[in-house]
Amino acid sequence: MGDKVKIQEIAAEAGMSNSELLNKAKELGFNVKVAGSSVTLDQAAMLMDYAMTGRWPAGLPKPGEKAEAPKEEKAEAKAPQEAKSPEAAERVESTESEVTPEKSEPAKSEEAKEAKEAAAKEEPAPEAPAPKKPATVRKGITAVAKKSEEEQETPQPRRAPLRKRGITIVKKAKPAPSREKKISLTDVSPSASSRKKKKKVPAEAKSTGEKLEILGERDLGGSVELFEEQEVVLLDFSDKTIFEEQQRQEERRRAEAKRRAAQGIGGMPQRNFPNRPGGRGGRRGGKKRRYYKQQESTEKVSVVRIPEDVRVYEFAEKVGRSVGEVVKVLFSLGTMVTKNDFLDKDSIEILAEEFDVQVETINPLDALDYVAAYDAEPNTVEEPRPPVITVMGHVDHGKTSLLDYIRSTKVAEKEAGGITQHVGAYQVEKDGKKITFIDTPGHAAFTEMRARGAQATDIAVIVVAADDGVMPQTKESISHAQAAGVPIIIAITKIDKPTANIDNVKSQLAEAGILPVEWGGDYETVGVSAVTGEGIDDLLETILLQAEMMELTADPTRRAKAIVIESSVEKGFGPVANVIIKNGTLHVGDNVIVGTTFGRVRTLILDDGSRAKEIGPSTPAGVVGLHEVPSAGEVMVAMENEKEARELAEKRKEYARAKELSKSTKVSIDELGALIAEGKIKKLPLVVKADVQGSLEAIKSALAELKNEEVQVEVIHGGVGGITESDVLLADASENAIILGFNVRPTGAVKKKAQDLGVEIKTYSIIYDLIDDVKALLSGLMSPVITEEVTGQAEVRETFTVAKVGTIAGCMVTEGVIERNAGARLIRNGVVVYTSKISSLKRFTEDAKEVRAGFECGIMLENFNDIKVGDVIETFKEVEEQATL
Ligand SMILES: Nc1nc2c(ncn2[C@@H]2O[C@H](COP(=O)(O)OP(=O)(O)OP(=O)(O)O)[C@@H](O)[C@H]2O)c(=O)[nH]1
Repeated sequence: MGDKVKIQEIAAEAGMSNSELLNKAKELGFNVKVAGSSVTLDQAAMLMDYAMTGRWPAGLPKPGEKAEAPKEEKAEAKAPQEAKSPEAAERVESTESEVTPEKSEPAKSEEAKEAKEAAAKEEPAPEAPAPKKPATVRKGITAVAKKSEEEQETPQPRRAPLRKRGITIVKKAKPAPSREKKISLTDVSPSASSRKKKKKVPAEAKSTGEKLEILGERDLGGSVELFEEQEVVLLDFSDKTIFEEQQRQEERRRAEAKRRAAQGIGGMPQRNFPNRPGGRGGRRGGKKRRYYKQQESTEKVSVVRIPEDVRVYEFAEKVGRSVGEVVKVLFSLGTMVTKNDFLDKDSIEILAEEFDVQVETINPLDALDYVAAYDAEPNTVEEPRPPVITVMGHVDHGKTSLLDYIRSTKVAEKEAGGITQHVGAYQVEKDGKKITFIDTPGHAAFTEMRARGAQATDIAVIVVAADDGVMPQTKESISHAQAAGVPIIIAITKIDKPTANIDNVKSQLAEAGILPVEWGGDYETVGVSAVTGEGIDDLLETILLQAEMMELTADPTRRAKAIVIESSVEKGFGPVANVIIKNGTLHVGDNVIVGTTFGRVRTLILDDGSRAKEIGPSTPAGVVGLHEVPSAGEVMVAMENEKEARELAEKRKEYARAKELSKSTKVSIDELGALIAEGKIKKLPLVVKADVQGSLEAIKSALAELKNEEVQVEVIHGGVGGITESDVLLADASENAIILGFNVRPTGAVKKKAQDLGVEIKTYSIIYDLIDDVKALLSGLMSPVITEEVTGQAEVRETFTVAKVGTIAGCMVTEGVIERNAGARLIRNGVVVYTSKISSLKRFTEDAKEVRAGFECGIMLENFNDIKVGDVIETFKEVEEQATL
């Protein structure tokens, strides 16, 4: 179907005469008569191989002989060639780990498949790796298969694991009109093959030796890196940080390009220029070429797989465009980007359309997603675990009282004397069964945290005060729980109050879509009092019942996975993450990763202040031993060893940092306009320090809302922990920055430093005081509101025109005072005709400073002479008023 190559083309490629090649073709039994006769791509590949090596193509039955695996010695015979150049050596190494059977599949002819199958029969499930081109593929496979047989090689991994390790580009070069089945060697990024390292890929490494054998079968000269399907694997996260790796890739690409240019292979390395035919533009010089089918060659587009977070220059490189072109397209659409900026999804889509390439985005963080990796491993046992509860509800509806009551009953039962440690959650026991309660901060500014709380939560208890009913935050809490797919139990609180009206609460709940069970709905409601303790046992029982229905289980035998509910820096401990174990068991000594930080568990503090050696599912604890303070909502996972945890955390951190940096440089044109006019834009730079992550987030989100068009709050740094000298230095470096501390205070030395540098530090213990102060500060920064106050009025009785001076109006002051230089409006028939100011005010012939009501005067208006008798001159002054938010 058009996949034909003429004998003469192959001859030229092989550096042979047409007749020589024709004979070879005939020897192989191909139906060819003249140099213009065509053969299929598979045949071409075989022919080329045969012509160059004299070896009978594997899989092609010799006359009177069955398809057989090639001889072992072939591998050796070719071996020296592999070492031709360091690049080649590198490619060998790299290809070992990335060649997969799938890649070779499309290029195989029927015979090749048969050969493979024949070889495969010798070993069960031999997902034998294969190189890129049919001729060698066949040999490679058989060689591997033979070896496998001897060494009981385990099945080779398929391509899937490779994906995890980086980015894959499938380039489908635009076909040339007549050569659409051929791809120039140089269409494939030459550095591609060298981008992979076999290191750290144990599953694949197993096959190393065998794969070398395959390569031993191949002529590496100029064609080794040509992948079947032109697969190029980039960015190996398992080895280095993506950024370093990208740099290296770029260097390799350049080096390879140079080498190729020097060798005259295939001309300049083309990247995937969509409009350029992937033809055989290069010289052949006797170099052996490989013919193969490109599986989806009918597709005219290029499919480029790129990370979701791709930078402009990376994108440009991957689609074969210049950075300038990419920037230009985006600029024309109103987005200013620099070369290092990350592109968002929309931009990628637009660019792909513009450049006529198909782009598939993949998330590079997938490779760093330790949580997904953990979740991918199945539990081996499932044991029941206690439910984790979050109490939510409207302000003052009794969340804290309820939690305190439950906690205090438990403490009493334990007859504990020690100080209860705040670990963000606590466990109680009811009828021998445990329940974990998360201490949610009960304030509106913590809405965000509540939403997160629901994620760590199995069941949400939503409190509604019996004397107040369903309020806005009640509904908000319901939405959070529902959004998180968490079952809801309603605790109707304060039932001891005389004003309590439980039925009223229930009907309001029903209106809000929460129909109580006793009314035929799905929601359990329990009346409770944190004063008398009434209903509390009922509530706990209801929780346990709900939990039972949910069949909550975990595998305590696994490595731990925990959710950070809050974190802080504690004296004597350093960073402490308060977590609840979701699965597995966390032990002292475990190496953990959490977000972008890591550490070794030094101490596990339980909710009663005692220490534990290990904690199981649903247990809350303070984890000591992390290097930094993680954010609430992040997931902690125990890793195999310290190295693994550290490397992963570092990569994630680097990635997050680079992304953050990039974001900050992105400006849209609209914003740019604003920035240009910005001489006037006022910012209030703040350094915010708080005792716990939760408060910090709450403050930050409250501050983010405090802006209008004129003034912006800019938290230049927000952190958990005390106010330090570096905070002071940071504030000092930014104009007008101040430091706000929440439940933290500066030490003497820091205070002094701040005084010396003139940096203001304000500390608070109530969030709303802090917010109010910031509001006041912002108001101070806002432009004053200017209002006008009318100061006087005068009627024009006569007019005099004085040459070279202008018109003087003879007036009678009717109201207030007319002052010289005051702002003035000329009003005619009730309409303001002109607004300027009094340029001259005279009493008789004398200049006057002011003329009061009842007196006559001469008035001249600045730049205005068309004054008529009967006009009114009104004077005014501007009054500045401080604006408030
Ligand atoms: N009579 C009575 N008063 C209660 C009960 N529960 C709470 N209160 C009172 O209601 C008020 C608010 O209770 P909190 O527990 O602080 O309410 P909250 O929902 O935690 O409030 P925030 O933390 O501000 O959101 C306090 O004055 C409590 O004493 C109850 O069951 N009965």
